[in-house]
Amino acid sequence: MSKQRLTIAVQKSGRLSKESIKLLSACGVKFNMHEARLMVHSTSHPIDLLRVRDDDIPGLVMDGVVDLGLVGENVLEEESLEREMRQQSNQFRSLRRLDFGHCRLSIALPTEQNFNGIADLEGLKIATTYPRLLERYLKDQGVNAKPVMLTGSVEVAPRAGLANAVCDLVSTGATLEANGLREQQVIFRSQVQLIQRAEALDPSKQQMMDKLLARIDGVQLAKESKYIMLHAPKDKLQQVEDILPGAERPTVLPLSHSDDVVAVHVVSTETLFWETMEQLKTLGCSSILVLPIEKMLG
Ligand SMILES: Nc1ncnc2c1ncn2[C@@H]1O[C@H](COP(=O)(O)OP(=O)(O)OP(=O)(O)O)[C@@H](O)[C@H]1O
Ligand SMILES: O=P(O)(O)OC[C@H]1O[C@H](OP(=O)(O)OP(=O)(O)O)[C@H](O)[C@@H]1O
Ligand SMILES: [Mg+2]
Repeated sequence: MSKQRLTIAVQKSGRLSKESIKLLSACGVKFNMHEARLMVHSTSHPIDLLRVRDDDIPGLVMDGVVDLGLVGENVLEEESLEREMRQQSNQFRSLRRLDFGHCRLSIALPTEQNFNGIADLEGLKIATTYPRLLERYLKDQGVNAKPVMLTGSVEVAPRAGLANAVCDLVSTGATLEANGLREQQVIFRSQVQLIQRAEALDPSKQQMMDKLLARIDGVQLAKESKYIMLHAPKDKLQQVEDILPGAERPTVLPLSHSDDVVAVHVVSTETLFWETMEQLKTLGCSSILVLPIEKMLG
């Protein structure tokens, strides 16, 4: 890979693709995307995207083939355990959890099957794409069960007679339900991580990296923050400040033709719930607006 350009591995097509590109775009990194291309050059920064299957991302980072990767912790931990077993390098730097791609890895059994606890898994065949994570869990629990490796359609394995249970990714639970399965035990919780190769980057890449990371932090912070504007009775200002969630000190501005009402503007890093808005209204506030923030820099 190029010595000058920062290389980032992202999922080519799947659950994480859109959000990964969206995050980079929000950081001002622009790409001319071509669906078929494996490598895409940024038109705005010395950054290249390597678009691959998500399973390949941890290995590419651990082998130092790419500088950065955006990948689910489920895939990351599985690859790390697999490499540990094979005594291959599994070093990387964990930079940020990115608050998307939330899912859990769970053991599920056919709905009609009784389940009273982990001990009931003894002797069963469990279909999964994550045999190492499953083995670790079973070992910790002291249960003897056999992982059956499947790279896809894990949820049909019990019906197809390939296994007695599954250990698969769950988000809404709709896939399990549609396949007559019931989630019984969560064994791992996951979201997307930004990871970096263990070996230090050369100075120009590191500079680019620092800038990108600061922008990612800005995007994340903006996502969690709201700009709140309202009109408040001057004599209730302290009470209004007290109930605004996680807010910095507000800006208070005069309103034309009004001595007893002021405009209050504040950035809040917490969600403003309807209940709080109703409380503000009870205090005599009006024109309460909650606006999203696109970017933030401290
Ligand atoms: N239902 C879900 N909700 C949210 N995140 C999910 C869900 N299912 C999977 N993920 C996350 O998204 C990642 C990619 O899921 P996807 O189904 O696109 O993978 P895949 O089929 O293995 O794709 P690839 O072809 O890249 O190997 C998973 O490893 C996990 O981290
Ligand atoms: O609990 P749910 O909301 O139903 O989500 C779970 C499903 O999502 C993922 O598959 P995906 O839909 O990404 O397709 P894939 O199986 O082809 O990878 C995962 O492998 C489950 O099958
Ligand atoms: Mg995959």
